[in-house]
This record gives sequence, structure tokens and C-alpha cells, in this order.
Amino acid sequence: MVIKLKIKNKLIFAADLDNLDEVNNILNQISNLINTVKIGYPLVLSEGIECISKFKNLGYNVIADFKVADIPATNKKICKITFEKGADAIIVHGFVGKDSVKACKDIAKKMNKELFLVVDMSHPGSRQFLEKNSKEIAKIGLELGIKNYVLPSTKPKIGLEIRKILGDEAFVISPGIGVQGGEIKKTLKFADAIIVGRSIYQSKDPMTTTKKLINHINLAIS
Ligand SMILES: O=C1C[C@H](C(=O)O)N([C@@H]2O[C@H](COP(=O)(O)O)[C@@H](O)[C@H]2O)C(=O)N1
Repeated sequence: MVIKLKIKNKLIFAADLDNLDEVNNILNQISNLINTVKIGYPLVLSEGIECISKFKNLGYNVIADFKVADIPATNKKICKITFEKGADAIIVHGFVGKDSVKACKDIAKKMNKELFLVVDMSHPGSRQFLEKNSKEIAKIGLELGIKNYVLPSTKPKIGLEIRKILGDEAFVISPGIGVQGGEIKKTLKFADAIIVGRSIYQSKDPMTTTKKLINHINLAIS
């Protein structure tokens, strides 16, 4: 599935630092290797929502990882403001139910923006509630015609199962690579791109680390 976002090297950088200068220092080292940045609460709460437009002005695709999970009316407001700030896409939780997800999907469609639906998560706690409902959440996404999804790289077996439900048309991005234990080769059997944060921004040499990640990605898909 081809979405409007063209994700270079199938690699999304998760810029989860709380300091914009530190993020820019990393980006300066990997700017020729990646074109898509996922920013979330750590950076936005520290440095402000204008980070979105700053990264857009630098030429990056920006995925706003706000894990939107409120009532429909509030979900719509959150997505609208985020898109108005320049985000290309927003990440939304599915566990809140179809009406809340639909509110996000409708405003994304109206504003010609992308929506990523979280079906399951990569951390151990996801087994308590989310994992048990991941198939139902995927089905809500299909019913709503959602094309883009987040699936954890730490659960490759579930990833393959959910990919079967979503079909080849879906576009899947997957976090949990490296520090959380997810493996690139297994992940790219069900996902179209991977999300990496700490393995890059905690590296002594982010550029070399990113090049190695891309080599592994290319080996996995060859
Ligand atoms: O299930 C999920 C959903 C969520 C997401 O991507 O939506 N993420 C995010 O992906 C990145 C992984 O970072 P690192 O572990 O490479 O430093 C972080 O920004 C997490 O908040 C997950 O890690 N697991």
C-alpha cells in the first residue's frame, strides 16, 4: 500500500528527546538517511507544538504521536489542531472504540492528512488489556476504511496475524526495534516501515548506527 507519506529507507526516527537542540543535533547527522520524524509528548511538552512546523520547514514528514484517546468531539479537536500545526499524520488509539476513531478518521480525510491506528503495543503491559482486543481493534480500522496502522515489532507472531486481517492494502509502521527487543527482519515480514528512537539518539555515532539499521532493512527486504 502506498500512502501519501513517502518514508525514506523504511525508517522513521522517534525524536523522543526533551530538547529541540539535541534532536536537531541528531537530525543533522542523519538528515540524508531519513525523511520522516515521529514526535510525541516528550518533545512537544518540553519545546512546544511549534516543533511540528519546525521539522516540516526542514523538509521532514512529521508523524504526531499523540496517542489520541478521548471522546469523539475532543478527538476531532486534537486532530484538527495537530494537522493545522502542519503534521502530516497523527497516531490514534483504537481501544477507545469506533466512534472516537471515526471522529479522527473523518477530520483526517477532510484535511487530506494521514491517520495511524494503534492496534496493539510493544511493551509487556499491553498484554493486560490491549493485546486481547487487538483483532477487534484491527476490524474497527477496516470497517472505517483506515489504511495506516501501528503494530509492535516485539510481537512478530501477532504482527503476522493482524497483517492477515488488515490485508496487503494496509500500511503498517512498527516500533520496538532494538532497545525493546524487536528484530528488523521479522518485523518487515508484516510491517512496511520501522520506528526507531533510542537505538539512534542514544548512540555515540547516530549516523553509523542509522546506516547499519538501513543495511539491515535492505537485507531484510532483499
Ligand atoms: O507500541 C508502541 C507504540 C508507540 C508508537 O510508535 O506509537 N511506541 C513508540 O515508538 C517509539 C519507540 O522508541 P524506542 O524504543 O526505539 O526508543 C517511542 O516513541 C514509543 O513511544 C512504542 O514504542 N510502542
